Amino acid sequence: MKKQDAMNRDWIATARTLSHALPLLQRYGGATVVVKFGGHAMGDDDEMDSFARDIVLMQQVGVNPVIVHGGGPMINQMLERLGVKSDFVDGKRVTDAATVEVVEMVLSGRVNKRIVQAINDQGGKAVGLSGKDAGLMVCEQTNPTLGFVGTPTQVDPSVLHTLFAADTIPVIAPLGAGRKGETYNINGDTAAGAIATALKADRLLLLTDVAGVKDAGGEVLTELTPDQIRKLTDEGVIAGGMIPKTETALAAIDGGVRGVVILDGRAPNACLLELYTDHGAGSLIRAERLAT
Ligand SMILES: Nc1ncnc2c1ncn2[C@@H]1O[C@H](COP(=O)(O)OP(=O)(O)O)[C@@H](O)[C@H]1O
Ligand SMILES: CC(=O)N[C@@H](CCC(=O)OP(=O)(O)O)C(=O)O
Repeated sequence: MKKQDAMNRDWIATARTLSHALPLLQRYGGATVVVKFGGHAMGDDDEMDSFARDIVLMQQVGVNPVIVHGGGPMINQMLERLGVKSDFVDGKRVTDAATVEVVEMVLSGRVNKRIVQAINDQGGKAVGLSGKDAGLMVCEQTNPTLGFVGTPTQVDPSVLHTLFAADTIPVIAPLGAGRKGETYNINGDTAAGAIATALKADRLLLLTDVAGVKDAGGEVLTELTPDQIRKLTDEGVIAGGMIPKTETALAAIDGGVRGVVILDGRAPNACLLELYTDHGAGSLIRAERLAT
């Protein structure tokens, strides 16, 4: 009898939690949220499942989630196995013809399909594609010294609207086509920013392996202005892989995205914590701040 009472109490508490969650869950109803899932943020299978569950939950409560993934560490592993050396300049991989083939194989193949499978396993409906599909991202060469690294110059998000209408979650590998049919390697953050801008997304979440943008003392800055970003970059405090993230955040805000958050994707339920609690997470860069 006592055991039954305890069980009933648990169920009542669960029902109360669900009921209290309603106004929070309605917060992003109808919103478009682009999530950049960086290679360093992807953990083991349990962490991947937890990420996928959050994404499916977001969709169940009326968000249109779009996943744009990275996979830098997985590309590094494969290049090492093949004995190909790889260099980075300001967080972007110098990409020759042989490297771009490996980049496409790893991103569109293993990494993309792992995320698609994880979402489908949680009861969602995900479709994997790259920026080369349906004219999603047409690129120009970023800088001749980087080789086949592309900057998206034309983004056509119509295929994403078709997928939203079919309750399908797009999972996008950061590759683009050039005007002559060549393949370009796009930094994952840059790709996510371009897609968020084309969709005029309500939120762009850049999931990485640090709690946010840190100052010279190593403290996470919970909110950042463009001036602060420029200063920290000039001082070398924002460096390496953080440069494309902050550059992306500024460009996205400028392009009409309402808010960008750089946060730790390995933290449990990172996306839910950011969107659905007042706790928030990571470093927020907002349009309102740009106006000042
Ligand atoms: N000011 C900074 N604050 C936080 N991280 C920084 C900063 N400057 C450089 N970084 C580095 O940027 C890394 C995140 O970029 P990156 O490794 O490319 O991540 P991802 O693979 O998730 O895209 C962090 O792990 C950190 O080492
Ligand atoms: C041009 C460029 O640097 N492209 C990246 C694409 C993958 C990526 O961005 O992965 P993360 O998000 O995990 O870093 C690369 O080749 O590593």
